[in-house]
Amino acid sequence: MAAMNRLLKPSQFSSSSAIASLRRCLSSAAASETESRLKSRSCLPPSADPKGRNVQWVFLGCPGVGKGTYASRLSSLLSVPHIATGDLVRQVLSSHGPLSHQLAEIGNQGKLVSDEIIIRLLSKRLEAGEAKGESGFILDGFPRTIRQAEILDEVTYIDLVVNLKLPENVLLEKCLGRRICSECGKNFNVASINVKGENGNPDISMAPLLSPPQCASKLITRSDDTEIVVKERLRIYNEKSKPLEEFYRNQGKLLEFDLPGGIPESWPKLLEALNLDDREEKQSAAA
Ligand SMILES: Nc1ncnc2c1ncn2[C@@H]1O[C@H](COP(=O)(O)OP(=O)(O)O)[C@@H](O)[C@H]1O
Repeated sequence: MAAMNRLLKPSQFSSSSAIASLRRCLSSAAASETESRLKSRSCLPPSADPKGRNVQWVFLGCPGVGKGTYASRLSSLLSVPHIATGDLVRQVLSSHGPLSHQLAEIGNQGKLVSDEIIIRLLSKRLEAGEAKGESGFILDGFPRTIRQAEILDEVTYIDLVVNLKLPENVLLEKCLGRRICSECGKNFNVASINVKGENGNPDISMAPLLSPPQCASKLITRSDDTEIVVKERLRIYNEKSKPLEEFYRNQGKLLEFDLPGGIPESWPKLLEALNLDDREEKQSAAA
């Protein structure tokens, strides 16, 4: 804890209390191992239970790449919460509380919410999870800027960062085809994607991910999944979030993963890349 206090420089951030609450939520598991593991920089290939605790992973990737889909599947497999900051923002929006108006305006322009607000939302979510006995996490959508990554490093230890990748024209089609069930919250996709690979890259095909009949009449489109806003989100991703790849590559934590297609092709390959293929087999056998 003392080591983390030394690392924190609240003056660099508009609200030191937002960082303090994030630190409170995340302090327990990893504080003591932060410095030694940062020095060793030898985190790949990943372990599903580093030092006997639950994983603390981050998913990076452009809008529409499928961070939510794969992070959510892995969270079930590893019994850790999948925490998507975009979902936290959407919960605020649907609450119609005092913050929702401000966030709606930012979201509809494809812009990022301030670090202070996003860290407060994340802290609140972690606190609620802790009260329910959750430990470990797969973060999706956080960090999204170098400053957020620095704050995260100041308060806890991240074991692994998975960077999901797809060509930009596929991402646009995927975002425009995305549909969400307004009742159960599950994501589907009506796009049927067939994109020729360029510069020696393989072709990419993805079948639509259709909803079951009980969701069909309740499908909605995210208000930020319009062509103009998706293009702006991609631009902002490249400007603000892409530098995170180098940040985590330098820490030896980045696992790059080019999605070969839809879920049926990509999921087994992702498990293989994460050394988790035998874990899924064991769970399926036990089920
Ligand atoms: N870490 C973050 N920092 C700032 N804003 C965020 C963050 N996470 C989510 N948001 C806000 O929530 C919106 C939706 O996030 P998300 O569902 O992760 O979108 P995407 O599909 O673009 O990855 C973002 O466009 C942004 O306005």
